Amino acid sequence: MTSREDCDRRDAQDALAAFRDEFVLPEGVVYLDGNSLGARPRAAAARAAQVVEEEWGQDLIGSWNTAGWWELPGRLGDRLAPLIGGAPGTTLVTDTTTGNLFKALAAALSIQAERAPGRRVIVSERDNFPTDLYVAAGLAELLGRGHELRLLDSPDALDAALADGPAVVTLSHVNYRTGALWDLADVTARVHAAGALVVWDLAHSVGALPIDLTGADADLAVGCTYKYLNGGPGSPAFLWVHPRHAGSGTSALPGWWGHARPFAMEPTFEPATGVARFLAGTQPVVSLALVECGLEIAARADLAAVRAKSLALGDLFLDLVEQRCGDHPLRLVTPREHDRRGSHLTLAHPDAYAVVQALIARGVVGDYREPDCMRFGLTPLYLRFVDVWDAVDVLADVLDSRAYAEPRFRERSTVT
Ligand SMILES: Cc1ncc(COP(=O)(O)O)c(C=O)c1O
Ligand SMILES: Nc1ccccc1C(=O)C[C@H](N)C(=O)O
Repeated sequence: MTSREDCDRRDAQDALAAFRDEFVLPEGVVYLDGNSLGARPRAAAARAAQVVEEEWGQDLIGSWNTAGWWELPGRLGDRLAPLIGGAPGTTLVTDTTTGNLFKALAAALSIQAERAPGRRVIVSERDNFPTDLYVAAGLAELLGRGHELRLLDSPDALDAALADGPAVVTLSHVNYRTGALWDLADVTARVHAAGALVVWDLAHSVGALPIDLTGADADLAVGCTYKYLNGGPGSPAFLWVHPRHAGSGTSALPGWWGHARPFAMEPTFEPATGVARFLAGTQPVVSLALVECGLEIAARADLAAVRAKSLALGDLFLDLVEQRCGDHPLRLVTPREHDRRGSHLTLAHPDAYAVVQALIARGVVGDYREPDCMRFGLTPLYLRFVDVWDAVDVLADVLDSRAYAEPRFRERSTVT
């Protein structure tokens, strides 16, 4: 059986170990929820003070020009682009994932309306993150042209859906609940062979594993910066468009920031060239500025090493759970194969919610997702092998002692 000392030794040899110091982590906490809200980069506090006290406080309106506020979405987009295999000028950091998905899907449908007007089906997965499904269904209704959403009940159903000639396929690269990973290049090629376009949601994969949207020849993508990119709570999301679509695809939310000449203040919308057309309105500058702190760290981390460590942490977690919690009714929801899982692991348990609360009370922070899922996020930049050992140690004790049976652990909070 793996000992805590074995884990200490692995940490001592870990090439990514030094990154942990760049984050603020509370004493006595094993944080396994960086797949929902990433930890705070140390540099973020000074950056926030600079934006609030100097740029806003002293330079006021002048900062739109002098502090580069206006250009932030594109400049940060260019910093993020290497993490997703995007070329310069193809990516914006702006708005929410939900809003960007709306714009991306609408653009993909507008491209298809010209190329293949008979195609009216949007394909997604029933188990996709709810916002993705609401956006797709809402857009289909809003367009009023007979679009419909078709949901896959398993990955095997994709080929049959493609055979029916859909307009657009939209999937999450890594599933928020199960942690299952789609093969982005393979699916993109299959979607294209079927004459459809693909819009990827990279919320649970960006920063956690290497992604090559250009190499895969994908069409559009969105994702968030507050998970593995450590941008802060509610930090703006991103939107990527393949250069071949740079001059096509209308924004469903044409705002003045996306105009070719915003300060000409013209009465009619003329889109800016490229991805900039997908800017809508004024951005949350304070929050946006902090995204740079996480991106600056990510730029120095080798994503192949991040992925290798994530898989190693995951294997350790699963081996220890098997060894130490084998007598309990736990079921691994995440595929165990490396090429089929992202960077979080999901275990089902009949009392999952209460077990998660009991773990949090002992300093092991994961989260709960309906109907019976405990999620444990693995963030290689600030998680150590000993942290995984300690987390499973506490999990085994919480299960063995039935500590989770205390009534207080059944009280539901708004955020689970
Ligand atoms: C796959 C996926 N898409 C979208 C979102 C959220 O979108 P938003 O940032 O708009 O809340 C999440 C998580 O919050 C997610 O996991
Ligand atoms: N944005 C949030 C705000 C509050 C609480 C959770 C979230 C999440 O990000 C949830 C996450 N996307 C998930 O995979 O469940």
